[in-house]
Amino acid sequence: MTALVETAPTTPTTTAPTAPTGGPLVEARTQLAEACRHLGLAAGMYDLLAQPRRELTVSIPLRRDDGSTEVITGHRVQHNYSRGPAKGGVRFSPHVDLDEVRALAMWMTWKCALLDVPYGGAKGGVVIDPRNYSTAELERVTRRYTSEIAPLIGQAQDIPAPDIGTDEQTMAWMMDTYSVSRGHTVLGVVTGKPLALGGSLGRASATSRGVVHVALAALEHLGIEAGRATAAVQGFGKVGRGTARFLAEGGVRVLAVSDQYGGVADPRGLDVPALERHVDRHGSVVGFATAIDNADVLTADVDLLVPAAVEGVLHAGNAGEVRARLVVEGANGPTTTEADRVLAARGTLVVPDILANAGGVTVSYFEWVQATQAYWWSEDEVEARLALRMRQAWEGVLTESLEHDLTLRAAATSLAVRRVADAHTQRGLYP
Ligand SMILES: NC(=O)C1=CN([C@@H]2O[C@H](COP(=O)(O)OP(=O)(O)OC[C@H]3O[C@@H](n4cnc5c(N)ncnc54)[C@H](OP(=O)(O)O)[C@@H]3O)[C@@H](O)[C@H]2O)C=CC1
Ligand SMILES: O=C(O)CCC(=O)C(=O)O
Repeated sequence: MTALVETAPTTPTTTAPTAPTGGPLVEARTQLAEACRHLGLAAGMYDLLAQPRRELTVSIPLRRDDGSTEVITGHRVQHNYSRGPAKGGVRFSPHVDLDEVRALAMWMTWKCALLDVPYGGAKGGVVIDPRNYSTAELERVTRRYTSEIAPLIGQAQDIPAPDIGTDEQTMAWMMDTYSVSRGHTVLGVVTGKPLALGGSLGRASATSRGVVHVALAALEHLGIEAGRATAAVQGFGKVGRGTARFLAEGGVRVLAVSDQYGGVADPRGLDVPALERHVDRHGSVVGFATAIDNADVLTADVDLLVPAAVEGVLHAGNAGEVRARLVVEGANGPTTTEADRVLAARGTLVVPDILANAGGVTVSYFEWVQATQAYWWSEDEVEARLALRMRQAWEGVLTESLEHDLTLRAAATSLAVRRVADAHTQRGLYP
């Protein structure tokens, strides 16, 4: 069964909510409501932006290697496309649910607007734990998911990319499946592809590089010298691993890291290249250094904390124990609204996801530009343009925050929401 749902606002939300809690979508709407209040936008604009414009839920029949059949659920949500094609990753995780995908799609809209890349926001999710499936099974799931969401995606409509549990191989299968259905190769339909299939130099490391550009700028703002700074990183996947590597290369001592299996710590600083070799051999950070609880990584005695795993890990129950002076959100939505308040009251600077992890979509945009023009840039060019965009975005958000006495999250969200609301107004779609 495939249900195509055009969601012009269906929930009767006539005014911005005040202080709801509970789950990423509620968090995302709370942030939007605060931005709308700050910007003095009408309730109608909140209602428009609080809902996805379009969403599709699909059933994916999978023939398993043992001959049995399983039916897997997938989603693709387009939150907004007022500024250009919808854009955002596809997540393969057993924890995917539709409200989470809706929140992630909304954050993509703000992220693209904040970095001024000409996209709206989207996200996809498939309810599957990739670790329990063979490569051949994952290929079948990816191809069928792509066929099912094909009515929504396209290089001018909606451009997927990797997220949790997916990678450049997933993108290669998506690109191939979509291209076969169109009868010709469409390089611009996904980003985060392998280099041999129109990927961009620098995309694989772009999110982590961007996190570290912003982290170093924020440390400087706080008067903390990188060479004297310490850090902890939660998550050692595509984002966390590169973040640890680039922080160490920037002189920051990484004292603790974790993945789903647990954490490791070394008060002298972890040897990150050796840790990476350990993970390549053993599939986890566990066993590399002294074991610590995953939860303790978040409250480690460091200057900088980078949550780079999943949503909601900093919450009312642990925010008061965070010792870092600076939190830079590598993950999307790692800090709940309540935790945000606690951290702000304690003077902890939080650099929000839509700024901190925007390096990924920025280089995805560069990849799409290159792929659609079939003209490739050097790695130096990609890195220089990424560094410039991240620096400019950081400075813009910091200035907005200082001028209006807003948290960095409120400042970033307000800047982004204003751009999207302006696009709607100027296109005449609203009021
Ligand atoms: N990839 C990208 O370009 C971008 C990703 N993001 C966001 O960054 C975050 C991470 O994504 P990405 O690195 O791509 O995903 P990956 O699947 O590559 O890595 C996720 C990592 O998080 C770890 N993890 C999962 N749950 C926990 C937990 N409860 N505690 C500690 N570690 C955990 C995983 O552990 P294990 O290794 O054991 O599985 C893995 O190391 C997500 O929020 C994503 O939306 C944001 C912007 C761009
Ligand atoms: O690269 C992209 O298009 C999107 C990456 C992503 O999913 C994200 O920034 O959360």
